[in-house]
Amino acid sequence: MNSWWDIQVVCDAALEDIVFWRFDLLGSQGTSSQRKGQARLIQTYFPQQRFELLDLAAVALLLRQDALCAELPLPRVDWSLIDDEDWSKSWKQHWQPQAIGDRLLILPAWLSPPADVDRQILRLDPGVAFGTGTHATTQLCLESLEMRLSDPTAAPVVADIGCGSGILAIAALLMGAQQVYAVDTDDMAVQSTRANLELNHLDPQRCLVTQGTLETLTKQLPGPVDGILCNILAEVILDLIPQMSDLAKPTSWGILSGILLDQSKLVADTLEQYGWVVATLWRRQEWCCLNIRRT
Ligand SMILES: C[S@@+](CC[C@H](N)C(=O)[O-])C[C@H]1O[C@@H](n2cnc3c(N)ncnc32)[C@H](O)[C@@H]1O
Repeated sequence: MNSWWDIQVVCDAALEDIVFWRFDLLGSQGTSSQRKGQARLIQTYFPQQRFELLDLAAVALLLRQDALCAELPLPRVDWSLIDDEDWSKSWKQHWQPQAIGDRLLILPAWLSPPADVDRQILRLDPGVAFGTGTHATTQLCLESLEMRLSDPTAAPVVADIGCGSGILAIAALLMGAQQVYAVDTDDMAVQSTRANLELNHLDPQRCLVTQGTLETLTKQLPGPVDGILCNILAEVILDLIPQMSDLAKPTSWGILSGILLDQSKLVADTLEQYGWVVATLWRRQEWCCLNIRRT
């Protein structure tokens, strides 16, 4: 059975944003916060197989340093291991349906659709893969995708690099993509994307999911794609940019996120070197999303 770290931070309300930011950076799928007297109790979960005790101790140390720098009281950071069953109960209590953009509603797999909903429902059970729609970078990608896919006759072929739970690939199909090719280096993400395609009653032939990275995709693709989705950290995107041209045609577009605002210039400059131009930059919290096209 898988186990999870249940991480709880009790801190001054003024430290809350920083705690959320630190957890986001670590790849948290969702962080909750509630009042605890005058303070805040912030809680998140991470799969045990990805985090050593030492990593958690380092995060606790960073949070204490953050508090010191901001001249705030030191936070109390506790963690404990819980098993899969307890995790899904706790997690499921926190995760609610979420409307994103004008067209989508992300619906946790275990909930019934709300009555009279006039949005396209994307059902999701992320398991341990990243991508519940609660993260700013996923939301920015989904909103950009909605704008990109506003023409119902376009029916583009799309590549999703780092598909996680499959949330972007599935959204692309629901909003009119003809075909998606998805890859992720993590086998759990591949399994999760396949399961979520089924959950949304989508033909698995419309989204081919493979374990690997951009290179794997390039070998597999019959030709260039119309659109590229890639929500991974900037460091990884910078490595992938040179090979992204192999997937592109003169009219291709891309939606890239997982980039911190202060990394956006470096990413934009690198894109320019490889024949891309940043058409728009959308931001949420400290994250940004670059909408790019070929020059
Ligand atoms: C931030 S998650 C994004 C998940 C989902 N696409 C979303 O937008 O919510 C990034 C995903 O990229 C995967 N990944 C990391 N490096 C990668 C690489 N070089 N090639 C392909 N996938 C990668 C991770 O395993 C993870 O599932």
